[in-house]
Amino acid sequence: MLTEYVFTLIVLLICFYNFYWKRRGLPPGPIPFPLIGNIHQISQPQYNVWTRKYGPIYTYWMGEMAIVSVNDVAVIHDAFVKNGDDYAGRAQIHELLEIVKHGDHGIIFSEGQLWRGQRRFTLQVFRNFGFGKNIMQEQILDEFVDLKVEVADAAKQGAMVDMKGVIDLAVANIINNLLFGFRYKGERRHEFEDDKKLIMEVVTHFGSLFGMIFMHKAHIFKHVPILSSAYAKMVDDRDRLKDQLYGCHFDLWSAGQETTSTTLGWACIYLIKNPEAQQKLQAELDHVIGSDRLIRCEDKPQLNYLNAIVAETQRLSNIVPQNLLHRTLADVEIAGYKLPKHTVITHMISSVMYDERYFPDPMAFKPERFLTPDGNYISSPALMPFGVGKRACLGESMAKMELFLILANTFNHFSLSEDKHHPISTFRTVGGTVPPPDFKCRVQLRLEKNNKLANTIQ
Ligand code: HEM
Repeated sequence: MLTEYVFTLIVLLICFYNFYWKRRGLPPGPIPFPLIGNIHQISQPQYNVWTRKYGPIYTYWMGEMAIVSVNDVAVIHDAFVKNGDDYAGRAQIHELLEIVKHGDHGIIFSEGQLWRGQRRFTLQVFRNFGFGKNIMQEQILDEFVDLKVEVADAAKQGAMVDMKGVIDLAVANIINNLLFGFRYKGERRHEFEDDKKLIMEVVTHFGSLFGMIFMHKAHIFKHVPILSSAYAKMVDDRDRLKDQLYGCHFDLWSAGQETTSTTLGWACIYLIKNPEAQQKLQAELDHVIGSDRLIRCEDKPQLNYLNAIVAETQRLSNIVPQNLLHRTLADVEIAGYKLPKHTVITHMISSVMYDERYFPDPMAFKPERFLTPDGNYISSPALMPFGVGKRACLGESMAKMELFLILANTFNHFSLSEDKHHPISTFRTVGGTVPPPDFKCRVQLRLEKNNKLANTIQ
């Protein structure tokens, strides 16, 4: 009898703590399960469901960690931009970072002086290497010329082209050259496959179910059957990675390569699946550029439709399903809630970019939504693929330059289409990011008839 009372009391106490006590003062949100929180529900579409249900701000739980999600452009701006310093911390996930990358060094997961110093230093080095200057543009265009040769050769032989793979290598060469001073060419090409595979495995750990479980209390969970082998795999990946890339370099390589290449992969898929958009783009290129010369950043203001395609690709591909987690560095007031210092919080950019209040018919590819009636490119405050505020993407200008130059030049030279025997999937495999499915496509040389292409491939 006594045992039953004690058992009932314990259950009641757990319920009281889990369903009421730990949630008090936080914005409402889905009911968390003890220990796992809402891990079993977390997915990009679910964030939108929660946004519709709870509005601009809600709380969900990753295990025992409460995360406040902000989903409204005005609220995001007021908090993360206007009061940026208060929101510039990072969620403390030391246990997972220790397993995955030997701690929270680097830029992405550090805080305070360490973060500020590394971010400032990296931006300074990037500037010296030509961020926003011609050197960076030349490096990207050099990569494009190599890409062009490879794609044109394959197309001339009538082969299907692995555009995703070709772009992946080009983007890797750009960042690798910047960080380590070499490109994956000739004998070093095979290193790319190994580096990329390993980095992708490590990045995937962050968004995986096991990653969420190990964020806290990994020292306990690592002994649980099944979880223990996932733990061993993460540690093994980390130790192999350690020999190749450290902290800051890992952050820049992984954040800079995968995201940009993934976005470009989706752009190709969207333009293949929407041939009328591809034709409109090429009509604009023919009208504004009208030759096979390399398209440069100076051409950007004239290429409105292309700018709209880049924007719409970034919105629809929505490649960061759960934005990196911030934490408040002071007591704050947001959307009517008083949150204490050290609350884990993020602006859920993926919800904003799929929110029909900002983008009607959000799952459709419509570059026109970024054009004024007279055809000029117009951005939207709700387009925030790089995040906003103090912790916004450090590589935004580099990424934008890559997206513009590679897409402009690729679609000036080539038309891409689907082979009916090799249908291209648009399935979204959601992990840390959302890489497009592998695909091969038909490539037609657009400028070949004038024999102009051959002149530039040198
Ligand atoms: C299309 C390409 C890219 C996308 C969509 C993207 C997106 C993002 C997002 C959403 C964040 C988190 C913002 C936040 O915490 O609120 C971020 C952070 C970051 N990104 Fe990017 N990124 C891209 C390319 C790049 C490139 C090319 C680099 C560097 C070469 C880079 C380096 C970083 C770094 C270092 C951070 C962490 C910044 C910090 O914590 O202070 N990213 N990025």
